[in-house]
Amino acid sequence: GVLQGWAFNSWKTYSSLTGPLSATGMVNHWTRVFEERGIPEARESSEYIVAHVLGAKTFQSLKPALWTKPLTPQQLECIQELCGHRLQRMPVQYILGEWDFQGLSLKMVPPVFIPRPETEELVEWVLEEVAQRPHAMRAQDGPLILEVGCGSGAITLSLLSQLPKSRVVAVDKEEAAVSLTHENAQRLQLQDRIRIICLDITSEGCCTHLLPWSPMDLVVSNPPYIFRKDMEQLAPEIYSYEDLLALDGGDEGMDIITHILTLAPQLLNASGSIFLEVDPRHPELVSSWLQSHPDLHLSLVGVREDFCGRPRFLHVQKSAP
Ligand SMILES: C[S@@+](CC[C@H](N)C(=O)[O-])C[C@H]1O[C@@H](n2cnc3c(N)ncnc32)[C@H](O)[C@@H]1O
Repeated sequence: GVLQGWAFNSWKTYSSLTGPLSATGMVNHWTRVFEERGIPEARESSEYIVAHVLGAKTFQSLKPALWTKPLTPQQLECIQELCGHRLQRMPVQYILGEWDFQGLSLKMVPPVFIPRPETEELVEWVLEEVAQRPHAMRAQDGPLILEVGCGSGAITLSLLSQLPKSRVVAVDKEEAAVSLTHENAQRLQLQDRIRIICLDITSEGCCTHLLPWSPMDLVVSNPPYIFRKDMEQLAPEIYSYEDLLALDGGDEGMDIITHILTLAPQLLNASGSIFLEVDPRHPELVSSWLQSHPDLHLSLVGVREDFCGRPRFLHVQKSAP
């Protein structure tokens, strides 16, 4: 009965189409529907969904024979259901339930923040720093890293996988993020070098939870940094599905950034570093904030641009008092 229902629903949806209902036909059909309904990235969305239902990551990686092979009623129904979520503006990453970051396949669950491609550049900068300053990073033991706001575990797990001797303490204030990082660590067999803690770094006494692991070599974070007034311009995909507390950085996007900068000197080794992803307005704001807090003994030593040429990444270093 259920199967007949599926077939009937698909038949109703696709009855206006002629010829066999193939993967290519479905991609073209749903691209058109998405375009008509103003869904962003219409073709990419339909290609990802059709490929996923056929067991592949991308449409291009499907065997060419599958592009034209008629789809089964179950496959048609599944495509219809997933495309229905996209029509509701659900991000493709949540629809598929997984997404790649730095070559790692991570499970994605709403509302935990979906890792963005520019954050891969932050990871690459940290890896360069570790390679260039091995003496400052416990060459023998590998660096000890703190990630603030681990989300799905994207940054932490890519650092662990590319730095085989490293260890990471990953904290997030959201239980859902902590449990997704746990799950992704298990999936990738990286659970032995990670300590995941549910902790709000703005809470009183949070430092005492982290001191047992100090001194750390690095602090890395892609914190909530969006200016409050910019929050209402977020796309419906973000606004309706992702945890807004993962994005909202307060009036000038600095609320969590300043907490990290206040906390880090107590946890870092004498020349330890902080790497942050920020808004393009932040390099200047952070620089002047640091100048007005000389007691922290932190200096902004580097700013990097993202692939769009916007200054988005900061390297802040601790110096001797
Ligand atoms: C922009 S997301 C980044 C997630 C992940 N690192 C990534 O790049 O995909 C920010 C993360 O910080 C966490 N967060 C926000 N405020 C926090 C706080 N006060 N203490 C700890 N974590 C916090 C959020 O729950 C969210 O997972």
